[in-house]
Parts: sequence; C-alpha cells; structure tokens
Amino acid sequence: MEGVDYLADERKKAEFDVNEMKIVWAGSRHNFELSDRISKLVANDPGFSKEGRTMLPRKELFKNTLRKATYAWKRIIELRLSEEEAAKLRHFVDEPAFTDLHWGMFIPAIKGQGTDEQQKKWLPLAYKMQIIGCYAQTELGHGSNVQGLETTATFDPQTDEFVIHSPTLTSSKWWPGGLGKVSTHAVVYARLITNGKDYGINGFIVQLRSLEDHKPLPGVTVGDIGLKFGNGAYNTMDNGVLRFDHVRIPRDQMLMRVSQVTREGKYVQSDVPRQLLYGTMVYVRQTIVSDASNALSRAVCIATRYSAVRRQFGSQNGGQEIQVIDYKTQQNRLFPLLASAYAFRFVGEWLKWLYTDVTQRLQANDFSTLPEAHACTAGLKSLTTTATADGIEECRKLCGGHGYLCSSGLPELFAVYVPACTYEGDNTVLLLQVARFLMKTVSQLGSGKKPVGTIAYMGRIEHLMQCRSDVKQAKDWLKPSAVVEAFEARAARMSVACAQNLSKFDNPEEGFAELAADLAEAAVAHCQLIVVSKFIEKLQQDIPGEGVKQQLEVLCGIYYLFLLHKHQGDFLGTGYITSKQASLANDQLRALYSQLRPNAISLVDAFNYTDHFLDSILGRYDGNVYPKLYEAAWKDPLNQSDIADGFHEYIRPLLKQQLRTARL
Ligand SMILES: CC/C=C\C/C=C\C/C=C\C/C=C\CC/C=C/C(=O)SCCNC(=O)CCNC(=O)[C@H](O)C(C)(C)COP(=O)(O)OP(=O)(O)OC[C@H]1O[C@@H](n2cnc3c(N)ncnc32)[C@H](O)[C@@H]1OP(=O)(O)O
Ligand SMILES: Cc1cc2nc3c(=O)[nH]c(=O)nc-3n(C[C@H](O)[C@H](O)[C@H](O)COP(=O)(O)OP(=O)(O)OC[C@H]3O[C@@H](n4cnc5c(N)ncnc54)[C@H](O)[C@@H]3O)c2cc1C
Repeated sequence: MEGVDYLADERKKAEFDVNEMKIVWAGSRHNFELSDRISKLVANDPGFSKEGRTMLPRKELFKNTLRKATYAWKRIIELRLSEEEAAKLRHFVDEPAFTDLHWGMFIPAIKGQGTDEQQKKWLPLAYKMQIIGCYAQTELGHGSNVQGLETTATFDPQTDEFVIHSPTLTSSKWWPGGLGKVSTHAVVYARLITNGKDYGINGFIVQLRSLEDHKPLPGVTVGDIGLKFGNGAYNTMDNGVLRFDHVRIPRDQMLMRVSQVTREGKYVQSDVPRQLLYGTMVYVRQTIVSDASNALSRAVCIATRYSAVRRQFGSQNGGQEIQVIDYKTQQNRLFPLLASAYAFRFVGEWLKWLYTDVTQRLQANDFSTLPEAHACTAGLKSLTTTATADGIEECRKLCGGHGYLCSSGLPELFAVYVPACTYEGDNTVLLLQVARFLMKTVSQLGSGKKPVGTIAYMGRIEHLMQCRSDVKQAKDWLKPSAVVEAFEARAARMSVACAQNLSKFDNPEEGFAELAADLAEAAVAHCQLIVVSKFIEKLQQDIPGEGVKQQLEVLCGIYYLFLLHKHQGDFLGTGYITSKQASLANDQLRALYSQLRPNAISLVDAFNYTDHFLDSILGRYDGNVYPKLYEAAWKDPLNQSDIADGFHEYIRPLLKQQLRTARL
C-alpha cells in the first residue's frame, strides 16, 4: 500500500535524536542543509531519472550520460550554483561521467602543477567548460610504475615546442576517464627529454580534439577501450586509449611548477620536491576516502532496511516469522559494516583536514608533512576502498536472492565501486608505500628524530614493545585507552618485526620484495589504528543531541572490537592480549550488537538518502518491498509480451521435435 510506512515501528524504537545524527553524519549543519536541498532538487527533476538505465545498450547508455551531464551543467548555470553546490549536484546525479575527471583531476592537476601564469590561462576556460579535460597518465604497459611510463615529450629548441610521441604500443595511454569520446584536452604525463637527456616524468597540457568539429587533431589517435565490468555501471564513462605521432605543443604547455625548460632547452628544477608531480593523486586519494563512506553507507542502508522487512523461520501458531535482522549472524555481518560507514566518515573528515593542512604548508614552502600525507592518503585509500567493495558485496549477500536483482541497487553499486580498489593506485601497491614509510620511521627511531602525527606512537616504542593488556572483564574493552594501546602495540610490534626481518637481508630492496606480504599486513595494522583513533577522537568532541553520542560510542566499539576479533591472530601473535582477553572482546561485541539493534533503522535514516539516490527497491524508505518488486518485474522488456521473441524460431521447433519423438 502506498503511503504506509512499513518501518514505522522500527523508527519508533530509536533511542536518539535522528535529526541531530544527520548533522553529525553530514559534518555540519551547513553540509546537511546543502546535501538535503540538492539531493531533493535532483530527485524531483525528471531530467535526472534513473529509470531503465541498466537495460540500455552501451551507445544509448553513453549518450544518455552525455545528456544528463550536459543537463546538469545547464541547471548549474541556470540556478547559479556555487562550486560546492555544483559538486553536490553532480554527486547526487549519481552517474560516472567525463565531468568527474574534468573537475576531479584535470583542473586539480593544472592548479597543483601549473604556474600562476598557466593557471590564469587555462583555468577560466576549464571552469566555463569551454575546454573539457582528462588526466592521461596510465599506459597500456604501465600503471602502478609511474617512473616506467614511456610516452616522450622531447624539446625542440628550433621551434620552441615539445614533440609528444608514443614510441611503442605499450606506451599508448590506456584507461583515462573522459578521454575516449569527450575530452578536448588532457594533462598528459610523459618523459621530458631535452638536450638528449631524459629528466623523468612531467605533466603537459595537450589538445586532442578540434574545438570546432571535435575531430582528433593531426597525429592524435583516440578512442574508447571497450566494455567494462557490469551492466551499465562504469560503462557510462568513456575510458580511453590515446596515441601520439609526433604531436607538437608550445613549450609553455609543460606544467612548470615543479620544473621548467627554458627557451634554450635548459632543464631547471624548482626548490619544491619532485613528488609534487604526484600531488593530484594525493588529492584524489583523499576524496576517494571521503567517498568510501558514501558508497558503504548506501549499501548498508539498503541491507539494513531490507533485513528489517525480510522475515524467515520461527513463526508459531501462524504468527509472523522472525525479522532476519534479529539473527545474530546477520548482525555480525551487518553491524560492523554500519559501524565502518561511520568510521570512514570521520576518518575522511580528518583526512580532508590533513590535506588542507599540507596544502597550506606547501604554499609556504614547508614540505615536512608531505611524506605523512602521502602515506595516510595512500594507506587509507587502500583500507577504505577494500573494505567498502567487500562490504557492498556482503550487503548483497545479506539481502539473499533479491540482492542479486538489479532493482536492489546493489549489483550496480558494486560494479561502479569495485574499480576504486585499482584506480588511483592498486591497493596492494599503496599499502607497500605505507610500509616503506613505516620502515623508514622505525629505522630512524634511534636517531633522535621524534615521530609526529599519525606515527607519534612509534616514539613510545619501548613501552609498546613490552606492555600487556590489563583488560579483566568484557566492559574494560570499552575504555578508549585500553583500545588505543592495543591497536598501537599491535601496529608497532608488526612494524618492528618486519624491520628486524629486513635487517637480515644484505640488499634491503631484495628483503622488501621477499617480505612484501608481511609488510602489507603491518601497513593495514597501522591504517586501522588511524581509523580507530580518529573515531575515538571524534567522540571526545562535544556532540549535541539526545543519545547521539551514546550511539556513536556503540558504533565505535563495534568497529574496533570487530577488527580485534577478525585480526585476533595479530593481537595474540604479537603477545599484547591473551586468548581470554580476546574472548572477552567478543562477549562485549555481542553485547554492543544488542544495544545497536533497536537503533539500526534510524542510524541508516541518518544518512538522509532519498529513494532516488538509493535507487533500490529493497532499500525504500517506506519498506514497501514486495509489491514494488512484483511491479518492477513486469517492467522488464522480456515481459512486454507473453510469447517470447524467438519462440517461433527456437522453442516451438524444439517442442514439435519432442512431440514427434514422443509419438515414435
Ligand atoms: C576524479 C575524482 C573525482 C571525484 C572523486 C570523488 C570520488 C571518487 C570517485 C570516483 C573517482 C573517479 C575516477 C577515478 C579516476 C582514476 C584516475 C587514476 O587512476 S589516475 C592514475 C593513478 N595512478 C596511480 O595511482 C599510480 C600508482 N603509482 C604511484 O602512485 C607511484 O608511482 C608509486 C607511489 C607506486 C611510486 O613508487 P616508487 O617508484 O617507489 O616511487 P617513486 O620513485 O616514484 O617515488 C619515490 C619517493 O616519492 C614518494 N612518493 C610517491 N608517491 C608520492 C605522492 N603521491 N606524494 C608524495 N610522495 C610520494 C615515495 O614515497 C618515495 O619517497 P621516499 O624517497 O621513500 O621518501
Ligand atoms: C575504472 C578505472 C578508471 C581509471 N581512470 C584512470 C584515469 O582517469 N587516468 C589514468 O591515468 N589512469 C586511470 N586508471 C588506471 C589506474 O590508475 C591503474 O589501473 C592503476 O594505477 C593500477 O595500475 P595497473 O593497471 O598498472 O596495475 P598493475 O600494477 O599491473 O597491477 C597488477 C597486479 O600486480 C600487483 N603489483 C604491481 N606492482 C606491484 C609491486 N610493486 N609489488 C607487489 N605487487 C604489485 C598489483 O597488486 C596487482 O595485483 C583507471 C583504472 C580503472 C580501472
């Protein structure tokens, strides 16, 4: 029945102020009001309808995305939206498009690596979308190993130009989003060669297509790389292939903040670190961490609402069956994901702060926090995207068979999200960057250099190597100090064990390669410590609203106790806890599930998602799942007629043949 709230009883059980939690989730009242207003604006505009998009063939799907992205731009101009509002609108339109890369990477690359003059020339064009850009770094043969890229940019002093060239098949640019069919320009990463010397990778602004008729310019071969995972999903994006045959660009299209080439062809290195060339990746990794909580919370919202609607077993005397959310196994799979969504939200907020801080420092020529910012963005990107992709898939399974239907919203969400484990740095490769940072930190411990920020705990290494947990009863695991020390001791001990093993190798690089799996695990332990610490720090803030802080405490407890349970081997193996203390942690975890249960629906309501954004029958706000599933089935093109296309060609002859055989 329309208008009935099937989850109303669940909502009545809430022990906290949902409206205040909405503000905590959004980060501030301003953010809440912004998201609320823009998400409703998008939901109520038929131009942004999602109807039938998973059914469209690729060409129509892509054209539909072009229409939506252009319509979004039209609305942004008509409504005179600010940059912040426009970004929110693109977010709620909820369809990967070339504009993500234009705003998310092309513009930031010019801002971060261009000189003031270059920014003045290119940014106004990009802001008005008079040019459309992408980020062309990865090649067919090289993605993770950026130093191994093969595209060349050779300076020609005769004409004051760079010649951009793809010398081999493997040097073809491969993957850049927005490149395949849309971008007029790209920031291309190529080996800078001048006076016969190779100075390594640098960024160059290269025009690819005519601004008149959109044809590829002479010397440019460009196209789409083909269908990707999932139906619909990321296929709205034109990930592209690009080759250059001696394409000439003016010298001043080399992005020159980090290094320059003079009119005479002399290479000049600025006094900023070369790693700033990788700055766009640091920026995007930070945004990906913030985005992880969006994707995970969305899946969790669907699975939680459906778990309250779905009933299986246990009816007595014709009464109702049990809601599947009441099974402890369901809670043990679902509630840690709900807690993770909140944990990633808060660590994302903190990472944004860290990124802003490092950016301000860089502007003042203070490069001291760059290695930590790189390690944090790389590590947290890896941790949160892995957990989110796995979490979305778990939510699909939590919804049983119906989760496998596209109308649950979960298959598409997974297919769109899962490449986040690969793009902006393969998650294992990124963990190994964190491990390098940790090994460097451990090796410098005796040098008098005091570890600060997220590795400050290493400064207490002597204590952390020998301390033991003092937990005696289950509720002791609720003490923040007991938890932080447990995660610090585990991370420190795993890093130190790796460093000790590394020291047994004559060649450190050989040792690093041999011990890579252990190093990646040490990196995970360090990153989990960051997430746990930031959640606990968040709870030390003043959090208004009846019962809000208490609910966050429950979620925080579930987050760290679930990790402790899952990684028990680390905590026991490093000798910080006993098996009895591990078992007490599990008892406490179960108790927290019971505390969370009555609040589960309201905790996902606090995400404030519209039904349009969720795009899921199972996750509907009103819980009216079955009639809507039934209705949706009849909309499938297969059900447009009772007799299937192909009946006369295939089924009928088959039946006839069987009839003949039966008569024989
Ligand atoms: C577009 C987004 C819009 C909105 C976002 C919102 C939500 C997100 C949703 C969707 C996202 C949409 C689309 C995604 C688009 C995807 C784009 C891409 O994938 S672009 C390509 C990204 N490529 C990579 O990430 C490649 C991964 N490889 C690397 O980063 C590096 O090469 C690697 C770190 C692996 C290098 O290793 P190595 O060869 O060992 O190091 P190198 O010699 O190069 O460096 C030595 C030195 O530098 C330090 N360092 C490395 N990287 C950085 C860095 N980024 N910043 C600072 N410092 C760095 C390294 O630690 C080492 O330091 P030391 O000498 O040891 O001190
Ligand atoms: C949807 C999508 C969008 C993308 N968008 C863009 C874009 O806009 N612009 C752009 O330039 N690029 C883009 N990319 C490319 C992306 O950045 C790369 O695919 C990514 O950096 C991984 O590199 P790779 O493909 O070379 O993986 P590989 O490095 O080949 O990884 C293959 C395997 O090898 C392992 N491996 C590699 N090196 C090591 C090592 N040192 N130690 C241990 N294991 C290792 C990895 O863990 C992985 O298991 C996109 C990719 C995808 C999937």
